[in-house]
Amino acid sequence: MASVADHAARIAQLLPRTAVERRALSEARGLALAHDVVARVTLPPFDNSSMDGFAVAAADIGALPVELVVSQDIPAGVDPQPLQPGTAARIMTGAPVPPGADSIVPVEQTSGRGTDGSVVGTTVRLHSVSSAGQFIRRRGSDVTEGDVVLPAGTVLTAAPIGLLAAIGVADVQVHRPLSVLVLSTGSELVAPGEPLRPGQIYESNGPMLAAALAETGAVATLAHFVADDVPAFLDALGTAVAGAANPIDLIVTSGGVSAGAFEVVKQALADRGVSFTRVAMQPGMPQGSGRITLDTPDDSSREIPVVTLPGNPVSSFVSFEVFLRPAIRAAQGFSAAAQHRPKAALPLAEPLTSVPGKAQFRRATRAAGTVRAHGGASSHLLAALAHSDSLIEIPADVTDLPAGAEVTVWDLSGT
Ligand SMILES: Nc1nc2c(c(=O)[nH]1)N[C@H]1C(S)=C(S)[C@@H](COP(=O)(O)OP(=O)(O)OC[C@H]3O[C@@H](n4cnc5c(N)ncnc54)[C@H](O)[C@@H]3O)O[C@H]1N2
Ligand code: MOO
Repeated sequence: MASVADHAARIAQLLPRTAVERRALSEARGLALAHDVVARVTLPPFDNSSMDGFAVAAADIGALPVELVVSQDIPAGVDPQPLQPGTAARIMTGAPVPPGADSIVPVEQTSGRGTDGSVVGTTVRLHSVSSAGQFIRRRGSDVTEGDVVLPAGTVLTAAPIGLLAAIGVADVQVHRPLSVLVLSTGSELVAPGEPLRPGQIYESNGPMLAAALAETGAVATLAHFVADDVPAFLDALGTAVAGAANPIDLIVTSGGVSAGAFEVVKQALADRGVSFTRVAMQPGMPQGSGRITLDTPDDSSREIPVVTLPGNPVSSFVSFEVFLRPAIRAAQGFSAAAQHRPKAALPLAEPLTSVPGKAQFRRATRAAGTVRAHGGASSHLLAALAHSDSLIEIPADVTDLPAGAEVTVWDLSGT
Protein backbone atom coordinates (compact mmCIF):
# COMPACT_ATOMS: atom_id res chain seq x y z
CA MET A 1 0.00 0.00 0.00
CA ALA A 2 1.21 3.51 -0.79
CA SER A 3 1.55 6.00 2.04
CA VAL A 4 -0.49 9.20 2.09
CA ALA A 5 2.70 11.20 1.44
CA ASP A 6 3.64 9.02 -1.57
CA HIS A 7 0.25 9.44 -3.17
CA ALA A 8 0.14 13.17 -2.41
CA ALA A 9 3.49 13.58 -4.18
CA ARG A 10 2.19 11.62 -7.15
CA ILE A 11 -0.90 13.80 -7.49
CA ALA A 12 1.15 16.97 -7.07
CA GLN A 13 3.42 15.82 -9.92
CA LEU A 14 0.45 15.43 -12.24
CA LEU A 15 -0.41 19.10 -12.14
CA PRO A 16 2.13 21.58 -13.50
CA ARG A 17 1.94 25.26 -12.60
CA THR A 18 -0.68 27.01 -14.73
CA ALA A 19 0.13 29.84 -17.14
CA VAL A 20 0.20 33.45 -16.04
CA GLU A 21 -2.39 35.83 -17.42
CA ARG A 22 -3.34 39.45 -16.88
CA ARG A 23 -6.75 40.02 -15.40
CA ALA A 24 -8.79 43.02 -14.33
CA LEU A 25 -8.98 43.17 -10.55
CA SER A 26 -12.70 42.41 -10.74
CA GLU A 27 -11.91 39.11 -12.51
CA ALA A 28 -9.07 38.01 -10.23
CA ARG A 29 -10.86 37.08 -7.01
CA GLY A 30 -9.65 33.77 -5.57
CA LEU A 31 -6.59 33.58 -7.85
CA ALA A 32 -2.94 33.90 -6.82
CA LEU A 33 -0.58 36.71 -7.74
CA ALA A 34 2.13 35.54 -10.13
CA HIS A 35 4.56 38.32 -9.10
CA ASP A 36 5.30 40.52 -6.12
CA VAL A 37 3.28 43.73 -6.29
CA VAL A 38 5.27 46.89 -5.58
CA ALA A 39 3.40 50.03 -4.55
CA ARG A 40 3.73 52.91 -6.99
CA VAL A 41 2.06 55.32 -4.59
CA THR A 42 2.31 56.14 -0.90
CA LEU A 43 -0.73 55.65 1.34
CA PRO A 44 -2.12 57.87 2.59
CA PRO A 45 -0.72 60.05 -0.22
CA PHE A 46 -1.04 63.16 2.05
CA ASP A 47 -1.63 63.98 5.71
CA ASN A 48 -5.41 63.93 6.17
CA SER A 49 -8.01 64.32 8.86
CA SER A 50 -9.54 61.29 10.56
CA MET A 51 -12.43 63.40 11.90
CA ASP A 52 -14.96 65.92 10.67
CA GLY A 53 -14.00 69.10 12.52
CA PHE A 54 -11.63 72.04 12.43
CA ALA A 55 -7.94 72.13 11.57
CA VAL A 56 -5.91 74.48 13.75
CA ALA A 57 -2.34 75.14 14.82
CA ALA A 58 -2.19 73.95 18.44
CA ALA A 59 0.27 76.73 19.28
CA ASP A 60 -2.34 79.38 18.27
CA ILE A 61 -4.73 78.24 21.00
CA GLY A 62 -4.45 79.84 24.42
CA ALA A 63 -7.02 79.47 27.16
CA LEU A 64 -10.16 77.47 26.33
CA PRO A 65 -12.77 77.93 25.14
CA VAL A 66 -11.46 80.03 22.30
CA GLU A 67 -13.29 81.55 19.35
CA LEU A 68 -11.54 81.51 15.97
CA VAL A 69 -12.52 82.80 12.56
CA VAL A 70 -13.10 80.03 10.03
CA SER A 71 -10.77 80.89 7.17
CA GLN A 72 -11.47 78.09 4.69
CA ASP A 73 -13.61 75.03 4.09
CA ILE A 74 -11.79 71.81 3.18
CA PRO A 75 -13.98 69.01 1.88
CA ALA A 76 -12.35 65.72 0.84
CA GLY A 77 -10.86 65.91 -2.64
CA VAL A 78 -9.55 69.49 -2.58
CA ASP A 79 -6.02 70.88 -2.39
CA PRO A 80 -6.22 73.32 0.55
CA GLN A 81 -4.54 76.70 1.07
CA PRO A 82 -2.06 77.02 3.94
CA LEU A 83 -3.84 77.72 7.24
CA GLN A 84 -3.95 81.44 8.01
CA PRO A 85 -2.32 81.92 11.44
CA GLY A 86 -4.83 82.34 14.27
CA THR A 87 -7.76 80.85 12.31
CA ALA A 88 -9.47 77.50 11.98
CA ALA A 89 -10.22 75.62 8.74
CA ARG A 90 -13.36 73.48 8.63
CA ILE A 91 -12.21 70.05 7.46
CA MET A 92 -13.91 66.77 6.61
CA THR A 93 -12.72 63.22 7.22
CA GLY A 94 -10.20 62.25 4.55
CA ALA A 95 -9.52 65.84 3.45
CA PRO A 96 -5.88 67.03 3.28
CA VAL A 97 -4.65 68.84 6.38
CA PRO A 98 -3.66 72.35 5.30
CA PRO A 99 0.00 73.33 5.67
CA GLY A 100 0.40 75.11 9.01
CA ALA A 101 -2.24 73.06 10.84
CA ASP A 102 -1.12 70.32 13.22
CA SER A 103 -4.28 69.49 15.13
CA ILE A 104 -7.88 68.55 14.36
CA VAL A 105 -10.67 69.50 16.75
CA PRO A 106 -13.62 67.14 16.15
CA VAL A 107 -16.87 68.99 15.50
CA GLU A 108 -18.35 67.53 18.70
CA GLN A 109 -15.84 69.58 20.70
CA THR A 110 -16.90 72.84 19.08
CA SER A 111 -19.95 75.07 19.11
CA GLY A 112 -21.28 77.84 16.95
CA ARG A 113 -22.04 77.28 13.29
CA GLY A 114 -20.05 74.65 11.67
CA THR A 115 -21.89 71.66 10.28
CA ASP A 116 -24.03 73.06 7.47
CA GLY A 117 -23.78 75.75 4.81
CA SER A 118 -20.76 77.88 4.20
CA VAL A 119 -18.98 78.86 7.39
CA VAL A 120 -16.07 80.80 5.95
CA GLY A 121 -15.91 84.20 7.69
CA THR A 122 -17.97 83.09 10.68
CA THR A 123 -16.45 81.99 13.95
CA VAL A 124 -16.27 78.67 15.72
CA ARG A 125 -15.85 78.12 19.46
CA LEU A 126 -13.40 75.37 20.40
CA HIS A 127 -13.91 73.69 23.76
CA SER A 128 -10.83 71.51 23.67
CA VAL A 129 -7.80 71.13 21.49
CA SER A 130 -6.33 67.74 20.89
CA SER A 131 -2.59 67.35 21.17
CA ALA A 132 -0.56 68.15 18.08
CA GLY A 133 -0.89 65.40 15.49
CA GLN A 134 -4.03 63.86 16.94
CA PHE A 135 -6.71 62.93 14.41
CA ILE A 136 -4.20 63.36 11.59
CA ARG A 137 -3.47 60.29 9.47
CA ARG A 138 0.09 60.80 8.32
CA ARG A 139 1.28 60.43 4.74
CA GLY A 140 2.91 57.00 4.37
CA SER A 141 1.54 55.60 7.65
CA ASP A 142 0.04 52.67 5.69
CA VAL A 143 2.14 52.08 2.56
CA THR A 144 5.35 53.63 1.21
CA GLU A 145 6.01 53.84 -2.52
CA GLY A 146 8.43 51.04 -3.42
CA ASP A 147 7.13 48.64 -0.73
CA VAL A 148 6.33 45.06 -1.79
CA VAL A 149 2.75 45.23 -0.58
CA LEU A 150 1.76 41.71 -1.64
CA PRO A 151 4.16 38.86 -2.45
CA ALA A 152 3.75 36.41 -5.31
CA GLY A 153 1.44 33.60 -4.24
CA THR A 154 -0.97 35.87 -2.35
CA VAL A 155 -4.52 34.70 -2.91
CA LEU A 156 -6.75 37.57 -3.94
CA THR A 157 -9.44 37.64 -1.31
CA ALA A 158 -11.34 40.80 -0.38
CA ALA A 159 -8.65 42.59 1.65
CA PRO A 160 -5.77 42.16 -0.84
CA ILE A 161 -8.12 43.24 -3.64
CA GLY A 162 -8.96 46.34 -1.60
CA LEU A 163 -5.27 47.07 -1.09
CA LEU A 164 -4.49 46.67 -4.80
CA ALA A 165 -7.27 49.06 -5.73
CA ALA A 166 -6.05 51.48 -3.04
CA ILE A 167 -2.59 51.62 -4.62
CA GLY A 168 -4.13 52.23 -8.01
CA VAL A 169 -3.69 48.78 -9.54
CA ALA A 170 -6.35 48.09 -12.18
CA ASP A 171 -5.16 44.67 -13.35
CA VAL A 172 -2.85 41.97 -12.08
CA GLN A 173 -0.80 39.04 -13.33
CA VAL A 174 -2.27 35.87 -11.84
CA HIS A 175 -2.01 32.16 -12.39
CA ARG A 176 -4.86 30.91 -14.53
CA PRO A 177 -7.33 28.72 -12.60
CA LEU A 178 -7.34 25.03 -13.41
CA SER A 179 -10.26 23.87 -15.53
CA VAL A 180 -11.53 20.62 -14.04
CA LEU A 181 -14.08 18.15 -15.34
CA VAL A 182 -16.00 16.21 -12.68
CA LEU A 183 -17.66 12.95 -13.66
CA SER A 184 -19.43 10.63 -11.22
CA THR A 185 -20.14 7.02 -12.02
CA GLY A 186 -22.70 4.56 -10.71
CA SER A 187 -25.77 2.81 -12.10
CA GLU A 188 -27.56 3.49 -8.82
CA LEU A 189 -27.33 7.25 -9.21
CA VAL A 190 -30.29 9.57 -9.75
CA ALA A 191 -30.20 13.34 -10.17
CA PRO A 192 -31.42 15.31 -7.15
CA GLY A 193 -34.99 16.41 -7.79
CA GLU A 194 -35.96 13.17 -9.57
CA PRO A 195 -37.99 10.38 -7.89
CA LEU A 196 -35.97 7.56 -6.30
CA ARG A 197 -36.72 3.95 -7.19
CA PRO A 198 -35.74 0.97 -5.00
CA GLY A 199 -31.96 0.53 -4.97
CA GLN A 200 -31.25 4.05 -6.19
CA ILE A 201 -29.58 6.97 -4.41
CA TYR A 202 -29.10 10.61 -5.27
CA GLU A 203 -25.87 11.69 -6.91
CA SER A 204 -24.04 13.80 -4.34
CA ASN A 205 -20.34 13.48 -5.15
CA GLY A 206 -20.50 15.54 -8.34
CA PRO A 207 -22.10 18.63 -6.76
CA MET A 208 -19.89 18.25 -3.69
CA LEU A 209 -16.66 17.98 -5.69
CA ALA A 210 -17.64 20.83 -8.02
CA ALA A 211 -18.22 23.01 -4.94
CA ALA A 212 -14.93 21.90 -3.39
CA LEU A 213 -13.14 22.75 -6.63
CA ALA A 214 -14.71 26.19 -6.76
CA GLU A 215 -13.57 26.80 -3.17
CA THR A 216 -10.09 25.80 -4.28
CA GLY A 217 -10.13 28.51 -6.93
CA ALA A 218 -10.53 26.11 -9.87
CA VAL A 219 -13.22 26.25 -12.55
CA ALA A 220 -15.33 23.12 -12.36
CA THR A 221 -17.42 21.62 -15.13
CA LEU A 222 -19.83 19.04 -13.77
CA ALA A 223 -20.65 16.40 -16.39
CA HIS A 224 -23.84 14.38 -16.08
CA PHE A 225 -23.06 11.19 -14.16
CA VAL A 226 -22.86 7.91 -16.05
CA ALA A 227 -23.88 4.32 -15.39
CA ASP A 228 -21.34 1.56 -14.75
CA ASP A 229 -20.74 0.96 -18.44
CA VAL A 230 -17.26 1.31 -19.96
CA PRO A 231 -18.25 2.54 -23.46
CA ALA A 232 -20.79 4.96 -21.96
CA PHE A 233 -18.19 6.25 -19.51
CA LEU A 234 -15.51 6.79 -22.18
CA ASP A 235 -18.04 8.36 -24.49
CA ALA A 236 -19.23 10.73 -21.76
CA LEU A 237 -15.65 11.70 -20.95
CA GLY A 238 -14.76 12.41 -24.59
CA THR A 239 -17.93 14.40 -25.19
CA ALA A 240 -17.54 16.43 -22.00
CA VAL A 241 -13.87 17.22 -22.68
CA ALA A 242 -14.58 18.25 -26.28
CA GLY A 243 -17.59 20.33 -25.29
CA ALA A 244 -16.13 22.11 -22.26
CA ALA A 245 -16.10 25.90 -22.42
CA ASN A 246 -12.49 25.95 -21.15
CA PRO A 247 -9.91 23.33 -22.23
CA ILE A 248 -9.91 20.70 -19.47
CA ASP A 249 -6.69 20.54 -17.40
CA LEU A 250 -7.78 17.75 -15.07
CA ILE A 251 -10.46 15.08 -14.93
CA VAL A 252 -11.77 14.00 -11.53
CA THR A 253 -13.97 10.93 -11.37
CA SER A 254 -15.72 9.37 -8.41
CA GLY A 255 -16.70 5.74 -7.89
CA GLY A 256 -15.84 2.57 -9.74
CA VAL A 257 -12.33 2.02 -8.42
CA SER A 258 -12.52 -0.70 -5.77
CA ALA A 259 -12.70 -4.47 -6.02
CA GLY A 260 -16.23 -5.23 -7.23
CA ALA A 261 -17.58 -6.60 -10.49
CA PHE A 262 -18.61 -3.27 -12.03
CA GLU A 263 -15.65 -0.99 -11.46
CA VAL A 264 -16.20 1.11 -14.54
CA VAL A 265 -13.45 3.67 -13.98
CA LYS A 266 -10.85 1.02 -13.29
CA GLN A 267 -11.93 -1.10 -16.25
CA ALA A 268 -11.98 1.86 -18.62
CA LEU A 269 -8.76 3.57 -17.61
CA ALA A 270 -6.40 0.87 -16.28
CA ASP A 271 -4.84 0.26 -19.69
CA ARG A 272 -5.11 3.89 -20.77
CA GLY A 273 -2.43 5.30 -18.51
CA VAL A 274 -4.10 5.39 -15.09
CA SER A 275 -2.52 3.46 -12.20
CA PHE A 276 -4.80 2.18 -9.49
CA THR A 277 -3.41 1.83 -6.05
CA ARG A 278 -4.36 1.38 -2.43
CA VAL A 279 -3.36 4.13 -0.08
CA ALA A 280 -2.87 3.41 3.62
CA MET A 281 -5.63 5.74 4.75
CA GLN A 282 -9.20 5.64 5.91
CA PRO A 283 -11.37 6.77 4.31
CA GLY A 284 -9.97 6.97 0.81
CA MET A 285 -8.07 3.73 0.35
CA PRO A 286 -8.70 2.98 -3.36
CA GLN A 287 -7.15 5.69 -5.52
CA GLY A 288 -6.06 6.14 -9.11
CA SER A 289 -4.13 8.69 -11.09
CA GLY A 290 -2.38 9.15 -14.41
CA ARG A 291 -2.69 10.84 -17.78
CA ILE A 292 -5.04 9.73 -20.53
CA THR A 293 -5.58 10.49 -24.19
CA LEU A 294 -9.26 10.49 -25.06
CA ASP A 295 -11.16 9.87 -28.25
CA THR A 296 -13.12 13.08 -28.49
CA PRO A 297 -15.84 13.89 -31.04
CA ASP A 298 -13.65 16.75 -32.34
CA ASP A 299 -10.51 14.53 -32.56
CA SER A 300 -8.61 16.88 -30.24
CA SER A 301 -6.21 14.39 -28.77
CA ARG A 302 -4.02 15.51 -25.92
CA GLU A 303 -2.95 14.02 -22.61
CA ILE A 304 -5.09 15.04 -19.68
CA PRO A 305 -4.29 14.32 -16.03
CA VAL A 306 -6.89 12.15 -14.30
CA VAL A 307 -7.51 11.54 -10.61
CA THR A 308 -10.02 8.84 -9.75
CA LEU A 309 -11.57 9.21 -6.31
CA PRO A 310 -13.42 6.49 -4.42
CA GLY A 311 -17.21 6.61 -4.58
CA ASN A 312 -18.13 6.66 -0.91
CA PRO A 313 -19.06 10.32 -0.38
CA VAL A 314 -16.85 10.90 2.66
CA SER A 315 -13.99 9.05 0.95
CA SER A 316 -14.33 11.33 -2.07
CA PHE A 317 -14.37 14.42 0.13
CA VAL A 318 -11.41 13.41 2.28
CA SER A 319 -9.39 12.30 -0.76
CA PHE A 320 -10.05 15.67 -2.32
CA GLU A 321 -8.89 17.46 0.82
CA VAL A 322 -5.77 15.37 1.27
CA PHE A 323 -4.58 15.06 -2.33
CA LEU A 324 -6.34 17.32 -4.78
CA ARG A 325 -6.86 20.57 -2.93
CA PRO A 326 -3.16 21.12 -2.11
CA ALA A 327 -2.03 19.99 -5.57
CA ILE A 328 -4.53 22.22 -7.37
CA ARG A 329 -3.63 25.21 -5.21
CA ALA A 330 0.08 24.63 -5.81
CA ALA A 331 -0.58 24.42 -9.57
CA GLN A 332 -2.51 27.69 -9.36
CA GLY A 333 0.51 29.39 -7.78
CA PHE A 334 -0.89 29.74 -4.26
CA SER A 335 1.67 30.45 -1.54
CA ALA A 336 2.77 27.40 0.48
CA ALA A 337 0.66 28.56 3.42
CA ALA A 338 -2.46 28.91 1.26
CA GLN A 339 -2.05 25.46 -0.29
CA HIS A 340 -2.86 23.68 2.95
CA ARG A 341 -5.64 23.85 5.50
CA PRO A 342 -4.58 25.55 8.72
CA LYS A 343 -3.48 22.86 11.16
CA ALA A 344 -3.36 22.93 14.95
CA ALA A 345 -2.58 20.52 17.77
CA LEU A 346 -5.66 20.21 20.00
CA PRO A 347 -6.55 17.86 22.87
CA LEU A 348 -9.26 15.28 22.26
CA ALA A 349 -12.47 15.87 24.22
CA GLU A 350 -13.14 12.11 24.18
CA PRO A 351 -11.02 9.00 23.59
CA LEU A 352 -10.67 7.81 20.02
CA THR A 353 -9.56 4.58 18.40
CA SER A 354 -8.19 4.13 14.91
CA VAL A 355 -7.28 1.27 12.59
CA PRO A 356 -3.73 -0.09 12.61
CA GLY A 357 -1.55 0.56 9.58
CA LYS A 358 -3.68 3.34 8.05
CA ALA A 359 -3.75 7.06 8.57
CA GLN A 360 -7.25 7.95 9.65
CA PHE A 361 -9.04 11.20 8.93
CA ARG A 362 -11.98 11.63 11.30
CA ARG A 363 -14.60 14.30 10.87
CA ALA A 364 -14.76 16.49 13.93
CA THR A 365 -15.90 19.69 15.59
CA ARG A 366 -13.86 22.09 17.69
CA ALA A 367 -15.16 23.65 20.91
CA ALA A 368 -13.61 25.24 23.99
CA GLY A 369 -10.06 24.50 22.86
CA THR A 370 -10.70 20.80 22.31
CA VAL A 371 -11.74 18.66 19.38
CA ARG A 372 -14.36 15.93 19.28
CA ALA A 373 -14.88 13.33 16.54
CA HIS A 374 -18.30 13.74 14.96
CA GLY A 375 -19.96 10.56 13.73
CA GLY A 376 -18.09 7.30 13.25
CA ALA A 377 -15.33 6.35 10.89
CA SER A 378 -17.65 5.02 8.16
CA SER A 379 -17.38 6.71 4.82
CA HIS A 380 -21.11 7.02 4.10
CA LEU A 381 -21.73 9.46 7.00
CA LEU A 382 -22.30 12.56 4.92
CA ALA A 383 -24.49 14.35 7.49
CA ALA A 384 -21.75 14.14 10.14
CA LEU A 385 -19.29 15.48 7.57
CA ALA A 386 -21.60 18.39 6.76
CA HIS A 387 -21.81 19.28 10.45
CA SER A 388 -18.04 19.10 10.99
CA ASP A 389 -15.58 21.96 10.86
CA SER A 390 -12.42 19.88 11.13
CA LEU A 391 -10.57 16.72 10.25
CA ILE A 392 -8.58 14.88 12.89
CA GLU A 393 -5.50 13.29 11.31
CA ILE A 394 -4.41 10.16 13.14
CA PRO A 395 -1.07 8.71 11.99
CA ALA A 396 -0.94 5.15 10.66
CA ASP A 397 0.93 3.84 13.72
CA VAL A 398 -1.54 5.20 16.29
CA THR A 399 -4.58 3.14 17.29
CA ASP A 400 -5.63 4.33 20.78
CA LEU A 401 -5.91 7.90 21.90
CA PRO A 402 -7.12 8.78 25.41
CA ALA A 403 -9.15 11.91 26.15
CA GLY A 404 -6.75 14.84 26.36
CA ALA A 405 -4.29 13.40 23.83
CA GLU A 406 -3.08 16.04 21.38
CA VAL A 407 -4.06 15.39 17.78
CA THR A 408 -3.45 17.20 14.50
CA VAL A 409 -6.59 19.05 13.47
CA TRP A 410 -7.24 20.45 9.99
CA ASP A 411 -9.45 23.52 10.00
CA LEU A 412 -12.01 23.09 7.22
CA SER A 413 -13.98 26.21 8.01
CA GLY A 414 -12.30 28.59 5.55
CA THR A 415 -12.51 28.33 1.80
N1 LIG B 1 -14.14 -6.11 -1.50
C1 LIG B 1 -13.83 -4.82 -1.34
N2 LIG B 1 -14.80 -3.92 -1.35
C2 LIG B 1 -14.54 -2.64 -1.17
C3 LIG B 1 -13.21 -2.23 -0.95
C4 LIG B 1 -12.19 -3.21 -0.97
O1 LIG B 1 -11.01 -2.90 -0.81
N3 LIG B 1 -12.56 -4.49 -1.20
N4 LIG B 1 -12.96 -0.92 -0.70
C5 LIG B 1 -14.05 -0.20 -0.07
C6 LIG B 1 -13.69 1.17 0.03
S1 LIG B 1 -12.59 1.56 1.24
C7 LIG B 1 -14.27 2.12 -0.71
S2 LIG B 1 -13.90 3.76 -0.43
C8 LIG B 1 -15.23 1.82 -1.75
C9 LIG B 1 -14.84 2.51 -3.04
O2 LIG B 1 -15.66 2.07 -4.00
P1 LIG B 1 -15.76 2.65 -5.45
O3 LIG B 1 -14.87 3.79 -5.66
O4 LIG B 1 -15.64 1.56 -6.39
O5 LIG B 1 -17.18 3.30 -5.45
P2 LIG B 1 -18.57 2.60 -5.69
O6 LIG B 1 -18.49 1.16 -5.41
O7 LIG B 1 -19.02 3.05 -7.02
O8 LIG B 1 -19.40 3.32 -4.59
C10 LIG B 1 -19.13 3.21 -3.23
C11 LIG B 1 -20.31 3.77 -2.45
O9 LIG B 1 -20.46 5.12 -2.71
C12 LIG B 1 -21.72 5.42 -3.27
N5 LIG B 1 -21.53 6.42 -4.32
C13 LIG B 1 -20.76 6.26 -5.39
N6 LIG B 1 -20.82 7.35 -6.19
C14 LIG B 1 -21.66 8.19 -5.58
C15 LIG B 1 -22.13 9.48 -5.91
N7 LIG B 1 -21.72 10.11 -7.03
N8 LIG B 1 -22.99 10.08 -5.07
C16 LIG B 1 -23.39 9.45 -3.95
N9 LIG B 1 -22.96 8.24 -3.57
C17 LIG B 1 -22.13 7.60 -4.38
C18 LIG B 1 -22.18 4.12 -3.85
O10 LIG B 1 -23.56 4.05 -3.99
C19 LIG B 1 -21.62 3.14 -2.86
O11 LIG B 1 -22.44 3.05 -1.71
O12 LIG B 1 -15.30 0.44 -1.98
C20 LIG B 1 -15.35 -0.36 -0.81
N10 LIG B 1 -15.55 -1.73 -1.18
O1 MOO C 1 -11.38 3.90 2.06
MO1 MOO C 1 -13.01 3.73 1.86
O2 MOO C 1 -12.57 5.22 1.31
O3 MOO C 1 -12.77 3.73 3.63
O4 MOO C 1 -14.49 4.03 2.52
